[in-house]
Amino acid sequence: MSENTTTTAGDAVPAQRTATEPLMRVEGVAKHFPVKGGFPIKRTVGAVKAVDGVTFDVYPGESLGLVGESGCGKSTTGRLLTRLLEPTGGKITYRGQDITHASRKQLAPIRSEIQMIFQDPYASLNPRQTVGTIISGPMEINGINPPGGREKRVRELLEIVGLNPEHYNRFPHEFSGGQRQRIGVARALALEPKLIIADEPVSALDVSIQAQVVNLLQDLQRDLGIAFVFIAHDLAVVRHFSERVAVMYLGKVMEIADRDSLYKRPRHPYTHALLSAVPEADLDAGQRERIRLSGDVPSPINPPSGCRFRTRCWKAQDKCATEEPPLVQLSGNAEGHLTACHFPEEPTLEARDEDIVMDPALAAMEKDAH
Ligand SMILES: Nc1ncnc2c1ncn2[C@@H]1O[C@H](COP(=O)(O)OP(=O)(O)OP(=O)(O)O)[C@@H](O)[C@H]1O
Repeated sequence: MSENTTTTAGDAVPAQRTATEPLMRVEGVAKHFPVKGGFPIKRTVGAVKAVDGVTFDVYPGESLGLVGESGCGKSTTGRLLTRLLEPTGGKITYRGQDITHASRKQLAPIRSEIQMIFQDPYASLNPRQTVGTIISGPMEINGINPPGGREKRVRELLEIVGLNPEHYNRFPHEFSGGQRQRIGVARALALEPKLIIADEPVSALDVSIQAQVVNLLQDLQRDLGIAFVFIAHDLAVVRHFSERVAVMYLGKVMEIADRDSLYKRPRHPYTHALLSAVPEADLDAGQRERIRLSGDVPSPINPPSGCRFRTRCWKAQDKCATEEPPLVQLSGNAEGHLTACHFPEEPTLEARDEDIVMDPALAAMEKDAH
């Protein structure tokens, strides 16, 4: 039962966005890390296919969530978008400019526009520098002198991220984890970016603090019109923050859709499984059966043929081993809702909210927002 398809990944555009040019286009992008072996002379004996042909667009001011289990290539994708890594295949275009293999010099003018926020706020802040020096660093490197001076701007930025401007001269260790992540956010904002890649920005923080930092990022995205690519393994956090969500598995995008379509009418079995993933303790008798993903993600050095998810998929058939399913719009799906599956789940019209186990702090925050 293969479905009719109407659209391909290159057209991954929800209806309301068709008039807008993407800020960034990611087309078939790959990153293969060489694996060295042999003695005494080390040779390349294989490759870790960390990212293996991903395609999506990022629109100005939007928030796109990138989710998937550990090791599926989310961080590598983030580093490719910021060009901290150079792709081994595909094409990345930023505001119409091909930056796939751009040199440092060619990247210089756009470096300031694409910033990254990292998971571990402590590791990414120099412990010997004051907060003032850390946040003004990017301005100094880029020779930017804001009106009123850099110190004034740093104090403004501290205020924007909810920190006391008087703490300009303090050191990172004097702040809590959540405050340190706010310092990282202020540093990312220093150059007035158009795109921020946030790589698991809250997963190292206490649950109660996570909600506050997610809230801050959401305010920034709305108020400053910054586009966000929010990387997380937690679908609950992404649901709160992202207007569109891409689900990755073993270096590929399995499904991408606007938030409502993805959470309420997921078509890819893997998306279903992620939505059903709940802690064992919550599985009461009488609750409807939840999908349990068994086994580990296979090695990206030697991914399964055909569909990469097939070795863990309850719907897999022979075709799944021989033919890689393209990422396409299945009949019945909303525009921009693309799925890579030969035997997709039926679209369900039932709300699947019960599948999403939210942290109480996030759930309360969502309730307030509605
Ligand atoms: N520099 C590298 N050299 C070799 N392999 C790498 C390198 N960086 C990442 N990998 C491998 O690529 C795969 C994808 O890693 P990546 O960190 O992008 O995944 P992820 O989805 O972000 O996982 P996590 O949530 O654990 O960070 C993993 O198997 C990882 O071991």
